[in-house]
Amino acid sequence: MPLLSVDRLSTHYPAAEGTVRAVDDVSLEIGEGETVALVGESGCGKSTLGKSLMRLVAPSAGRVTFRGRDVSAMSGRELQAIRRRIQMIFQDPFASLNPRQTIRTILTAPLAVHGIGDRRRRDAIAAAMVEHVGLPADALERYPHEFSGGQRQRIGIARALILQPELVICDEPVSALDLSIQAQILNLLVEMKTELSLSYLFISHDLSVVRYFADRVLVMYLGRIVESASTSDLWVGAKHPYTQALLAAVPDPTRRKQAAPINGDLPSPHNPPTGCRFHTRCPLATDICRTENPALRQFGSDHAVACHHAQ
Ligand SMILES: Nc1ncnc2c1ncn2[C@@H]1O[C@H](COP(=O)(O)OP(=O)(O)OP(=O)(O)O)[C@@H](O)[C@H]1O
Repeated sequence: MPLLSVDRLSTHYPAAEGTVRAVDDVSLEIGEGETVALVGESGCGKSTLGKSLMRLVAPSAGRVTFRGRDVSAMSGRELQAIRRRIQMIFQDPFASLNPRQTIRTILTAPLAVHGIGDRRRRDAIAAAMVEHVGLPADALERYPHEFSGGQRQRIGIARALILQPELVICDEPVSALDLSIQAQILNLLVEMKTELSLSYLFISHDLSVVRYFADRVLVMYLGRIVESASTSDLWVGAKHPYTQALLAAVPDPTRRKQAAPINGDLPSPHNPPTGCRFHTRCPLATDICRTENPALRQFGSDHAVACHHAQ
């Protein structure tokens, strides 16, 4: 049984200009211990999909199951319990850290909310976690503004992991950081995954970031998954022209064939193109692409592509 499975999930936002189809008919699975990357341009619906999985935003249709239990049907205590087992790490931890709380309060609050331990026990868990994520021991008495960007992300990671979740949704966790710090934070996430037996959904607009540690990559375009493959397959044999264009933007001297980078802007999700949503920017587009939405087709056991012209 997969750890998480998503069946035909849609999340639409009502807006004055018409409905935003941020996530539209998406299905996916995450296996136990797996790191699945979700990549695509800004605005394609990655964050909305991540938040929909733990019902931080309400899906409009479809089903999410966690260890076989239907998250979509949960409420009250059951939903609270799931939010302990699925945690999220955000791009900008500073925005989600209360500036008036010490790191001790920030880290012990989730334990208190879930009724874990007494005060002494919670303090001990927080102290151990601070050490685990590589923060100085005196961090507990300090405030978020006293830390650098990389350290703040360590605090965000500590807060997400303190409840011992099983699945962690990392939403662009390194995008706001300097390149040198990015590698440190990615290494920390990889270490934590092994030590705490985590599974990750890793959201990123940058394929080069996910290349070295994602097992599988899902490529999202305007609310839909257009390609799904193991990372190594995707790197050498991407079949969707959108994925090929994303890859072309990543400098890589080992790749022989360079596809042309993508042209134009992402169309509005209020009024997505008919047929294949990528057809307005696609070098291969023909009549069928303008009228018929391509279904995901399997190529081999673990590679699926939604393109009329994929071979
Ligand atoms: N609360 C909301 N109300 C209305 N529209 C929204 C809301 N949140 C997101 N959107 C819209 O839904 C679409 C998908 O946004 P989302 O943030 O999920 O994409 P993303 O791929 O994560 O992009 P980014 O990396 O920029 O966050 C965008 O067009 C966005 O403007």
